Amino acid sequence: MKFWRKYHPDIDAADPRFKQVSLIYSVLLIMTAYFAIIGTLNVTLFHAPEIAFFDYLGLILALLILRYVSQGGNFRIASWAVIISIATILLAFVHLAEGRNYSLMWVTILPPFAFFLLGRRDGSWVSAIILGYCSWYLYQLINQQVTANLGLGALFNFIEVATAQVFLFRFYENSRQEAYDQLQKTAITDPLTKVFNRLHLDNTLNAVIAQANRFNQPVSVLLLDVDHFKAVNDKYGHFVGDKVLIKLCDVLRETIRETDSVGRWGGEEFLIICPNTNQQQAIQLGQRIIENVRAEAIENDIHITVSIGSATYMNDGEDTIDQLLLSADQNLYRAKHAGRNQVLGTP
Ligand SMILES: Nc1nc2c(ncn2[C@@H]2O[C@H](COP(=O)(O)OP(=O)(O)OP(=O)(O)O)[C@@H](O)[C@H]2O)c(=O)[nH]1
Repeated sequence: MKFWRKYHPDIDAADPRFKQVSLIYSVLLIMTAYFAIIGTLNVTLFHAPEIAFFDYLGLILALLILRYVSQGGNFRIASWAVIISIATILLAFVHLAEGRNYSLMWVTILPPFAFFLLGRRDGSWVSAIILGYCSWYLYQLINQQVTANLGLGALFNFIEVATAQVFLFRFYENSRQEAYDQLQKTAITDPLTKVFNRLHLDNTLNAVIAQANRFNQPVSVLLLDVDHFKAVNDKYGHFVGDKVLIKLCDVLRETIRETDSVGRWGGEEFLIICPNTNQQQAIQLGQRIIENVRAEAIENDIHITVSIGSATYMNDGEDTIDQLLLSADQNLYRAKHAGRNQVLGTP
């Protein structure tokens, strides 16, 4: 149980913001503990009150941002506030120490925070600006000969480490993002046909109906079933049957609009969700699908036909999603019994 969840009960583990929020709170807690401890050590043990001043400044900033997010503040603003606070404190430290006491090494902790909290694009340019500025500042210090240790060697090493950091974190963030996108795609895709799976169809239908209620628009669904598919399997084998389903989905994807969604409802049944589409338009789409499927030699001269049941949600206060799907199923049943290879809507 994460302690912050009591401030954000609406964000559960399935929410895409979950990790980011978790990270913001972790960073803020680490900042709070770190600045409190180091500030106290700087006052008591190291007798460096001028550096302790910045530690306590960091502590106050961390507590203020914590208060802001826990009271429902915007997470993107909070992320930026964390990065700006860390960058300001680091730069103040580097200036105060005039590049001495390994202060420049501390600047290299900025890129991981910037990439994790701001993402690949903003993380890249924020890191590049701060590290670029520090390289320029280090060059000034060398010119002023502040200490004998700060020579061109130090400058080149700093630039090399800074550049490697930005590139490595960018690379890491790219691969992480790609893996995440891939995972997201797999979670909503039917592995055989690559159209949406049933889980995603359920979510899409809920979202489309919510939108339709808001804008008072109709929504149509088409439930499609391959005719005599068992015979295809029996005659050509299951492997060819699979290929037929894959090719059928290509035809469906090419036939529907970009705003429509097609997914596998189960076995050889597919559901097409058409936002802002009335019954007449849905029947027209069904007829177009039937034509295109019939015209296409699906696999090695195998031709198939499909039957379709269509139903339309009208937002008249009586329909529910379950009733919509039930009507589509009943109309599909009627289409099968009326001789297959046709689309039927609610009479
Ligand atoms: N190859 C293959 N076959 C599948 C898949 N999913 C379901 N099937 C087959 O689809 C067939 C469906 O058969 P039935 O429900 O009897 O329907 P049908 O033969 O299409 O007849 P009608 O629907 O009445 O026109 C069964 O043989 C299932 O094994 C799949 O992923 N791949």
